[in-house]
Amino acid sequence: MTERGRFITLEGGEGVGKSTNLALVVEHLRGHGHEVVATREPGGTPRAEDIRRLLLDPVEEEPLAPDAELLLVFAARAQHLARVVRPALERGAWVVCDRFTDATYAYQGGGRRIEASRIAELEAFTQQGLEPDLTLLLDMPMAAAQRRLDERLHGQGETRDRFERERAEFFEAVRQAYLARAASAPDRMAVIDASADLEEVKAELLARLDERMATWR
Ligand SMILES: Nc1ncnc2c1ncn2[C@@H]1O[C@H](COP(=O)(O)OP(=O)(O)OP(=O)(O)O)[C@@H](O)[C@H]1O
Ligand SMILES: Cc1cn([C@H]2C[C@H](O)[C@@H](COP(=O)(O)O)O2)c(=O)[nH]c1=O
Repeated sequence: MTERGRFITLEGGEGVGKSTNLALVVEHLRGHGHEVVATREPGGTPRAEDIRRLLLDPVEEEPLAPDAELLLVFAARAQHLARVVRPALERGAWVVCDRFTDATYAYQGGGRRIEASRIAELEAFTQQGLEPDLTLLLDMPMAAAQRRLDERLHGQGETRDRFERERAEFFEAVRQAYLARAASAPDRMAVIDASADLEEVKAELLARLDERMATWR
């Protein structure tokens, strides 16, 4: 019987370096000979990417209600799990995902103040016990991450999406909710100082990854 693949997630606030470092994790795992599926949430399938567009579009005439936002996040997740994540894990591939349910606890829980128990109900219904084997949480003060994000958006001529337009207090609440999650799940989540130089962040990230992989052998 094929051994189930591993499920690794990258988390953190806006502009902390998730996409940059996801590429590194993927390359590292491929170097170890694993089939790796790199994906993201919300999104990761054409339908789930449609939902992502709804979530990120800053339509000012009709603000999205927090409960609608939460349900859309889980609708996208259900589709992504059914079409991409579960099939990959079952055939033995490793899945590396840019954000997952810790983001829901951070953004919808911390940022929008939805009760964690309500998020947990949807999590149980949607995931049926599936959770990441390892979560790498990139953490840094939000003001510095915002500067990085601004530089990237400016460089690429992009505008801010619906979440990126939030206030500083929202991002601080998101950060604190992430750190609280990490403190409550130290066996699964590793906190990485993302404010360091990229080379240092990469070294720390790979050290944590290798440390955890050694326990899976
Ligand atoms: N350690 C670092 N030091 C300096 N700049 C960095 C570092 N890590 C990433 N960057 C730069 O910061 C910007 C944001 O990084 P990136 O897009 O990877 O963040 P992200 O967390 O994926 O953002 P988003 O929240 O939009 O998904 C990019 O321009 C990237 O090159
Ligand atoms: C999975 C997930 C994501 N979000 C938010 C967080 C981000 O602002 C966007 C995704 O864009 P990015 O390119 O990854 O920064 O979606 C959320 O609010 N809840 C979630 O569960």
